[in-house]
Amino acid sequence: MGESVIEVDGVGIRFKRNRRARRSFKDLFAGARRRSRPGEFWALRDVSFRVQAGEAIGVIGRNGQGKSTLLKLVAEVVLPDEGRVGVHRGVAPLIEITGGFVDDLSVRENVYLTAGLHGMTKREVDARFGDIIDFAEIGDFLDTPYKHLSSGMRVRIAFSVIAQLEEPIILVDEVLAVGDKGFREKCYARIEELLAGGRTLFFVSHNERDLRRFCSRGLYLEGGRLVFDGPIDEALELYSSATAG
Ligand SMILES: Nc1ncnc2c1ncn2[C@@H]1O[C@H](COP(=O)(O)OP(=O)(O)OP(=O)(O)O)[C@@H](O)[C@H]1O
Repeated sequence: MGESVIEVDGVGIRFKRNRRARRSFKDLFAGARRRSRPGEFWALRDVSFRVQAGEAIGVIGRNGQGKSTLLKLVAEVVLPDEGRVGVHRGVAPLIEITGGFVDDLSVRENVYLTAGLHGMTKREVDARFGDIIDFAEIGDFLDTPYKHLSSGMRVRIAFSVIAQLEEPIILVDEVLAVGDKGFREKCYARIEELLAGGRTLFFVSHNERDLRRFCSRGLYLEGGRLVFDGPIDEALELYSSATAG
């Protein structure tokens, strides 16, 4: 076994369900750390796993079970309330990818802004600009304000920028489902290329075929708990039997 690139130990994340809920009398006597505050619930709890470089991991579970939250934890955009997360390599987050784009800036300006925020220098973006635009196939819209692009076009350009990053860990969620069939296939081919180059992948999907295509290991989440961590086929069987009943 090589070194771990990601270590997640006993992690819990809690969110507020209802901003106006009141603290219960019982909570006043609970330990400060374990106390559940008014209206709070655990979106993830007691989650532990390790990831080696080059692994391709599918994250599986019904809606609302904590999959996106797990990816945000690895992207370090949410911090755990309990436990510890160690991410020892850079991350290219293909999640909520359009979130960083600015509506009133043009496509060209957004490419420079987003790539810059992810650490690319102006010169590096200059060198890759043509590839980024060609991949997205939106060359006619370079000076169009981002807000005037269709939702599929927004995902295209966002994916193209992030997929150029050389970060060793890639996070992909279902945002790609917005793209049309041709573009999705192109994105998947790019992900395969990145995997062949030794990147580590986290892939959230409800599509069994896509999960089997990329992933050998599956993390199955239920109610914020990691109930299974093992071969992707077994994780998918669990998911099927949980959704069948
Ligand atoms: N910022 C937030 N504030 C409050 N609750 C949140 C927040 N983000 C997520 N949640 C809640 O945490 C739970 C887990 O959400 P998460 O998005 O991780 O689920 P998921 O498994 O990715 O679901 P889906 O398959 O529908 O995408 C849900 O109950 C969701 O409502």
